[in-house]
Formats: sequence, C-alpha cells, structure tokens
Amino acid sequence: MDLREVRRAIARLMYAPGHDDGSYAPLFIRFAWHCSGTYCKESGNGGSWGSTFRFENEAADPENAGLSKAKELLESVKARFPAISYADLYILAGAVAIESTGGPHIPVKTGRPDFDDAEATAIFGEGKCPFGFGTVNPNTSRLPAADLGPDPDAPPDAPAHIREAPTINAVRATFQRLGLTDKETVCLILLGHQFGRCHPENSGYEHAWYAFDPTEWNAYETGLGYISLYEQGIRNYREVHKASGKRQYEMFFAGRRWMLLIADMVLYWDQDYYRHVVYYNRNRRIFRQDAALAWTKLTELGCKNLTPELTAHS
Ligand code: HEM
Repeated sequence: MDLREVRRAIARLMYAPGHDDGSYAPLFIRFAWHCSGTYCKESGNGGSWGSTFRFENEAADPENAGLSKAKELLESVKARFPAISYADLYILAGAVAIESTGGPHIPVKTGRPDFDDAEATAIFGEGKCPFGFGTVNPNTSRLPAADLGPDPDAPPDAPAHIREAPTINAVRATFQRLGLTDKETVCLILLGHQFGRCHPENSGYEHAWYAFDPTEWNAYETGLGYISLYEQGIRNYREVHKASGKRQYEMFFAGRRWMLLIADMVLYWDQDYYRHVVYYNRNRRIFRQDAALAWTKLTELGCKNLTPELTAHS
C-alpha cells in the first residue's frame, strides 16, 4: 500500500490551535504507544495486532483516559482510506506525529488485522482485549502505572533507588513483559515524554515535561532538551503532592512549572537506566536512530508477516 496520501491526511490533522499547546502530535504518540504497550511476550497476545482499543474495556482502562479523542479524530482518515486497517492506522498516526515534530521518519509496516468480536473473544474472553490481565499495575492494566508509592518498609531517609523500588521494579517488569531491554525502555520514555503534557482530568498529573511550544519538541539536537533535564537540571526538581492526591516532581523555571512523573524519576534513580540517559545525552544522533528502532520494535510487537512500507519520505 502506498501510504503517502494517508500520511498526508494524518499530518493535516496534527495542527490544532484549540488543543493544548497547538498540536495533536502528543495525543497520537501516546495513543500508538498505548495500543502497542499491552503486548505480553509470554502469552504472545496484546499489542497493536487486532486494534483492540476499539473494544470498550480497553478504551475504558484508566491508563487510557483521554485517548478516545485520538481514535475519534482518526475516523475521518479511515473514512477516506478504508483499505488501511484501524490497527495500522493507529500506528501510522504515531509515526507521522513523531516526524511532524522534527523527529525521524519512521517507515511503518502494514498488515495488522482488526479483530471482530469473535476473534477478540476467542483470544481474550468476554473482555475482548488485553485489559484485566496486568499483574504489575494495581488496576490490572497491562500499561505501566506512573507511581506505586514509596516502599512502606523502607526508612524515610533511604536512598531513592531503595525507597522508590516499587515503581522502579514495576516499570522494569512492564517493559520486560514487552520483551524490551533497559536501553530500549530509556529510549522510549525519553522519546515519548519530550512531547505534550499531563492533564488533571485524565491522570491527575499536571503540566508539561519539557516544552510548551511544539517547535521545541525535538530533543534530538544539541541544546537544552528533555534529556538534558535529567542530567543537568534534575536536582532542581522537588516532590509535590497535587490536589488530585497524585505525587509528581516539579521545578519552577522561566515563569513556568515543569514536571516529571515518578516513572520519569525512575530513569534517574536506577543506575542501570541512568547510564543510558547519560550516554544518549552525549550522543544525540545515536539517540535519534535508537529511539526510532525502539519505537518500531514496540509497535510491531505481536505482529506477524507485516509488509514493509513502499515509500521513502512522505
Ligand atoms: C513507565 C512508562 C510510562 C508511564 C508511567 C507514562 C505515563 C504517562 C502519564 C500519566 C501521562 C499523562 C496523561 C494525561 O494526563 O493526559 C503520559 C503522557 C504521555 N505519554 Fe507517557 N508514560 C510512559 C511511557 C511513555 C512512552 C514509552 C511513550 C511514547 C514513546 C509515552 C508518550 C506519552 C506522551 C506523548 C504523553 C503526552 C500526551 C498528551 O500530551 O496528550 N509515554 N504518560
């Protein structure tokens, strides 16, 4: 399939002056990640194969709050290009979003099917989707929780990697279930959380990670970027408790509040993750390549016999 026209139609959706910081790119990136992040390498099910987000239970997973908007927006593209499956369209939208923000062009293989009710039920039972099979997130989501709270048995003055072991272990267990390495985990979280923001109405968290201007959502070049925040600025962040009861890290800089989730702090607290952060901060070009490879791997988990994209750049 020649995806150039489909890519252009998605790119036209991206500019959205009325939405957040003016772009739907973060929404589409998070949507594609959440469609893929349900894969389980042991059972071999979940992920983008089958586009199970279309089923009510998966869309209603609390970790997916706010993402139905992405699905609705993409309906207009599906109507124009009915030959592309929803499953492929959702993943393509993520790749187009990354490129539209100055990121790499990521070719997207196609051939993911859309499960009908019977196919989804045969695999997942009445729920029709991989929601309800999580073992790490307390709400049984297969997607990662941003904070599992400090270890109640750890002394309050214990170093962070001991005190925050529940979230560190849960993040690692989630990405290991996907079959991804620590290095790929770092690539993906750094890639994803340079874009967009948290919404109190979705997650209870607030503010943006890095930039409020979509033209700056590009940590691949030199200069102060989201990766640099980890290495150089992270000591300025302080733990705060929001009105929602959620705990996050924040710093006040240039008249704005910048945030990090506990799951972001994990990349700083855990030394096995942190050494990759330091490496990528010093090797931005390699980050650009590795992040694209990790994204491709994530979005193809559980997929079989995909067809390479024919076109080069859109
Ligand atoms: C430990 C792993 C992760 C956790 C716990 C996590 C958690 C979260 C949370 C709580 C939000 C806020 C949602 C809202 O309030 O609207 C968010 C937003 C976001 N996440 Fe993640 N995330 C993780 C990994 C990733 C990855 C791997 C990517 C993509 C490669 C990604 C991409 C995004 C994007 C782009 C947003 C902003 C969405 C927007 O502005 O609408 N995240 N994430």
